[in-house]
This record gives sequence, C-alpha cells and structure tokens, in this order.
Amino acid sequence: MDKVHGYVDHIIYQNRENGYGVLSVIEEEEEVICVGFFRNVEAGETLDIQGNYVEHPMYGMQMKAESYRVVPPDDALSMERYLGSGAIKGIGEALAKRIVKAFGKDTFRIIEEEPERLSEIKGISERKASEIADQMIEKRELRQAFVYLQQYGISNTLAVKIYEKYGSAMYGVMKENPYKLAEDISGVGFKIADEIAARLGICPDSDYRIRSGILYALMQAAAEGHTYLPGDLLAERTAGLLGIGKEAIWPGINNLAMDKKLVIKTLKEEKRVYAGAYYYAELKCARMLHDLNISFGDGLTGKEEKRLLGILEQMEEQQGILLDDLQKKAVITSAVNGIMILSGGPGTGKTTTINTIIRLFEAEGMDILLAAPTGRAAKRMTETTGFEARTIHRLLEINGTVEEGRGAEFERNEENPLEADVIIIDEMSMVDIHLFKALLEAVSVGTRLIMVGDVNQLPSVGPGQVLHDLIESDCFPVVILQKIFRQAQESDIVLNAHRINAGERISFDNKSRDFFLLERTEPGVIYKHMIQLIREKLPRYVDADPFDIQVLTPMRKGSLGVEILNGILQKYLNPESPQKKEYQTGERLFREGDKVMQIKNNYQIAWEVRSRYGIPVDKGMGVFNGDMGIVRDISEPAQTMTVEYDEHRLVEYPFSQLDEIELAYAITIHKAQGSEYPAVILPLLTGPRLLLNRNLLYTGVTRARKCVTILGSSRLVQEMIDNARENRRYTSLNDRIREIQCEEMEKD
Ligand SMILES: Nc1ncnc2c1ncn2[C@@H]1O[C@H](COP(=O)(O)OP(=O)(O)OP(=O)(O)O)[C@@H](O)[C@H]1O
Repeated sequence: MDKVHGYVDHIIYQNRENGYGVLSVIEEEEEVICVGFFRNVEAGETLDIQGNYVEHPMYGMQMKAESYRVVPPDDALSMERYLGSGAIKGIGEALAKRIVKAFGKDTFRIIEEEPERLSEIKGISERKASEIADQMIEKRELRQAFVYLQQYGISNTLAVKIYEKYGSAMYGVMKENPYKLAEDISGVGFKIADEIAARLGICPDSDYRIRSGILYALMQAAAEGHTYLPGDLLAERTAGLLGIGKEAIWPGINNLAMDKKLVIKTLKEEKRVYAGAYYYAELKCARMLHDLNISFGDGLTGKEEKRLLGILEQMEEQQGILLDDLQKKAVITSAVNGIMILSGGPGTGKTTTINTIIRLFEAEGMDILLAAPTGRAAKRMTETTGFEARTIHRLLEINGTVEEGRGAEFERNEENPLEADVIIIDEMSMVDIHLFKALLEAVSVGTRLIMVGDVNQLPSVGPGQVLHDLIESDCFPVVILQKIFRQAQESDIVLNAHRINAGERISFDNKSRDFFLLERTEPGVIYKHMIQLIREKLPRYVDADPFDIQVLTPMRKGSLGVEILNGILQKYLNPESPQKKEYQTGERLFREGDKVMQIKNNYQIAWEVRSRYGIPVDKGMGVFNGDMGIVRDISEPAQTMTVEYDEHRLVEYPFSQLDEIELAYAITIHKAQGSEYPAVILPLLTGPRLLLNRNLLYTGVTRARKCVTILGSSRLVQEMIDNARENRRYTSLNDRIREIQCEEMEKD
C-alpha cells in the first residue's frame, strides 16, 4: 500500500452525489493526483491518504485512494494555506501568513487553546481572535462528527443537519435514542434511525422504537393521502412495520398523544389518530371557511336576486346563449355568498358558468383573481376565460426562502391578505390540505371564494380530499351541473366519460371519431402502435405536434409502466444522433430534444426568457410539479442541462439537481391531473386491481380534448369501470366543518 501526505491544492473534479473526486495534492512541493471517494474535503486541508499508484492511460500516474484521513496541518506552509483558503471566515491569505509567521508550528494549538494570543497580531482584535478560535473548534468537532456518523452510513449533508441540531449532544442522542433523529431531522427517516438502533443493539420492542414506528406509519399514510388513520389500523400497520405484536402499540400511541405529537379524536366509537399538523390544518381550514361563509345583501330571495337576474338576461343576449337553471343558480349564488362550490363532469358548462360569473363581477366593478393548482391548469384557465390566471403558489406570492422540510411560505397570508372582491379557483380536486390552508389564510372575510372542480377526478396527490369533503359537509352553497352541453355526436370522449362515471358500459365499435380502442395483447405490439400513432397518425388527425400527444399510463413499473415506455419512446421519437448531446446519470439518460417533466415544486429555481439574440428579456423564479418542457442544451463543461418550458422560459439545472426532472413521453395518469392534451394514448393491458379503478380511467379519458386511443384490453377497461372502489382516503375536513357549524348553532 502506498501513502501520500500533503495538502489539497485544489479539487479538480467532484461528483456531489457520490463523493467521487479527483484532487490535486501537494506533497513536498510535488503535485500528486489522487482519485477516489472523498467526502467533505476542502482545498487547503491536509490529508493522509492510503492507496496504490496506478498508471492511467490518458492522465498518467495517479494515486488511487483506498482510505484517507483529514489531519491537522503540520508544516508552516500547509497551515498557512489552510488558514488562508477561506475556510476560516475573517482570515485571508495575507493574515494567514502573518499568523503562521508569528506562531510557527504551534499555530493550531495556540488558536484552539490560547486564542487570546492571536490579538498580538496586527489586524486581529480580541473579538476576532475568539471568533477564529470558535470556528476552528467547530470545524474540528464537525469533522469528528462526520467520522462518527459515517460509520452508520450517514451522508455528510445529513451529518451537518444532525450536528447543527444537537451540537455535541449528538453523541448522547445517538446512543440513547437514535429514533429522535427521525422526529427532529428532515431527511432522517425511520429506516435510517432503525438501522442505527440495530447497530447500537437497541431492543426491538423499546418504547423509542415503537414511538418512532408509529410516527413513521402515519407519515406513510399521509403519503397515501390520508390525514388520519383509524387507531386499530395504525396499530396494525405499525406492528407489521416493526415486526412485533399489535398490543404493544396502543400505549405508544397514547404516550405520543400526551406529548402532543399526535391527536386522538373519537367519532362514533372510532378512535382516529392524527399527526398533529394534519389535525390542526383541517381544524383551521374549517374555522376559516366558517368565517368566510357569509351572505351578501338579502341573499337569494329579494330584490338583489331580481336585479342580478336582469343583468344576467342582458348578458345572455349579448353572448347569444341561454344558461340553464343550474348555471344561473351558480352565477347568482356566487354573487350573494362568501363561498360557492361549482362541480360537474366534462362538457357540463363549468367554464361557460365561470365566464359568466367573471363578466357579471366585472360589470359590478369588482376586482377578480383567478388561479389553479398547476401551471398547466392555470394556463388553460387563462385561455378559456381570457383573463390572466396564475398558479395558486404564485397568487399567494411564494416566498423564495423556503426552509427544507417546512413546506412553502407565502407573502400573502393572514397579515397580508389578497386584495380582491372575488377569487376563483379552478381544478379544486387537485388542491391538498396544506395548499388549501395557505389559500384560506390569504383570503379575508368579505372576499368571495369560488371553487370549481370535478369531484370525480382523482383526489390531490398530497394529503386530503378537500373538494370532496367541502361538498360532503353539506355546509356551503354547492351547484353540481348535470346537463351535458357538448353534443353526443360531437364528442364520444364526453359521453363515455359520463358513462364511465355512472358505471355504464362503453361500446368500442370504432365508429367513433374521437374514442378508439385497439384490442392488443402483446406489449411489443402496443409499443409499435404507440410510436406509429405519435409519429404519424395522431398529429395529423388532431392537428397538433407529436410533442403534444401524451401517453398516460396507470403505473410506473412493468412493461407498460412509465419507466420502460419512456426508454422505448425516447429511442424512437428522439433517437441518438451526433448532433444531440447526452448526459447519463445513474440509469437515466437525457438527450437534447427530449420531452421532460419537472416532478416537484421548486420555488427557488430561476428561469429566464431570452430574445432572439440571447439577451435575457424576462426572468423569474419557480418551476412546478407537472410542468413539461424540452431539453435544449446539455453542457458537460458547465455540468448543466437547460430545459425550455412554456412561454420560452429557460431553466438551467446543475447535473446534481436532475433528480427533479423525468422523461415525459409517458407519464402516470396521476401526474396528468389538471392538464389537457389534444390526444391521449392509454395503454391498458394488466395491472394491480386496487389501482385500476373507475376514477383512474375517468381521469385518464377526460385529459383528452380531441382524441382518446386505448391500446390493450377492452375487458380490462370494463373491469376498471366496474371497480368503483376508490382507494378510500381517511380525511375529516368534512367532520371538522360540521362540528364548527353545530357549535355555532348552539351558541345562537
Ligand atoms: N347553457 C348553454 N347552452 C348552450 N351551450 C352551452 C351552455 N353551456 C355550455 N355550453 C357549451 O357546451 C360546451 C361545454 O361547455 P364548457 O366548456 O363550459 O364545459 P366544462 O364543464 O367547462 O367542460 P370541460 O370540463 O370539458 O372543459 C361548450 O361548447 C359550451 O359553449
């Protein structure tokens, strides 16, 4: 084994994901190139490296490091370099030289043990001397913490968080109750904590482990959309997770409730267990809704109604349509109430109703704001209403300083509410409980809140089923439009969507002009048709670009899941070419020209729009979950990939951030919520029964504006229609709303 002892002159390359790096190390004034996995190594530090010299065919002799240790610098030059490298705030190169000149080999000992002596040097006050000492000590302790945590497989990023949270108390926490990490630190989950605990020999049925397991099971439940779990189900799930008996769990649940980490609420003899944040989110939403739910004027009975009906008649005449009774009711209800909910299937006239509402309020001189949960839904709302609609995040003025793990913060809130007479939100089925709470906080009493959506769509990805619960509470004015205005001969998509929803059969005689099923049983044959449809047939048929034809599939895995389909579609729709640069990260390959999607909200990423000459003409922040774009440039030297989103917004992703993007030739039906495409292809052949339900088929079909093509099995389609068992969501916004209503009625 060979050894190198020297200081890091500079880092030639470092992969931030796995720590692999190439360092230029100076040993006795000679440069040695060292390659290997180096974590948390900075320029200027001194290393003891063990490994073997190897001859690289291109780069020559290199040290291949097997292991390394960061050690205090021991000669004057490396001390000087370390202190002057910028690692210690307040010391630059010149000052570093003066310090080392004064103290020589004793420099580091003096800084840590007798820092007051630093003030003997010109330019260092006593205060600065103690600040320097603090930094040195902290760096040393942090390094020790890294080494300690590394043995449990904890990455440096997490190690920093752990150290920042507990400082030197960290060792005690780790030994006594590593599960505390899972409660306190975002990024440390139950799994990591449990692994540490096992290595430390903590007993499988210890209280700590049970508590942590319960919280973890609730977190998993939230990821499935639940805001609570029935206590027995929670106990069952936790017991399964921990591999211990169910009876040991309830004491843990009660214990956590006493510590206010959980809330237990009994309703009709069922004990429901909530993570505190979800309970209070639902409760607060219910209270705010109650406050907003006021009537204006004399409500729907008197002169005001007559006056509004008069205006409506004039509008109908101007626009040349006659609203049906339910549409009229919706318009007038929205004018005289603080809250109104409008629902209905496709083609039942929701957009027409919103447009009339907007015109009416405009005529009354009111300020109107429009928003929807996703960028695409907002864009669609802008197009159909002719008024600017924003994402709810933008409406609420998302604050750039989002702290990790705490969700978004908004400039618009209780202290600084939105200034508007009317706020209309479309695609409400996609709004989860967190976003709903943020929205309500920014609406002041007296502003009308109109919420529009199709309650039969899939519920939000995040926890809650807000629209469903609002309607079910039966405490607010709701209008559900029934009549299908779009003519049957005009659209089988609409007709079939309503049939699916009603659990009726749909016919596939392929006489339709916009709804097709190609009965195929082989995935290979399905791929072939899919490519043909996207490349040749559908763009012509629906007058769109191949980019706008969207494959929607129920699953991520399997031969017709997102992952495999994207690989195949990329190969055929955007094939390899010398003109197109590529970047491979892990299993994933991106190529210039690829269709991609952002898969999480990122409020801090910058975008810009450039003129024809490349000059930035507009810029802003934020790319949202579900936004679709095209890879325009991949730059290996800059380690970046540039994606162009709607309205020519260009976003530059560092390679290390590419986990926020996925290929999007095929996406899941869940991800397509709130979006519409000219043509949709649905591969439906097999899959888990729980997932393949009516709701999912309905949502998939209603994403298409002009054409739906199902590739696969008509039997499976029928099974999905028959499978009305939605995955039940445990949510209770409806109960909280009703409780508050009852309390208020008792007061009166
Ligand atoms: N009262 C009406 N009389 C005649 N036609 C109407 C009426 N209301 C809506 N329509 C027409 O029916 C079609 C569908 O209406 P609209 O787009 O408002 O429905 P929607 O519920 O928003 O549909 P989708 O969810 O599919 O967008 C449109 O062509 C619209 O012009």
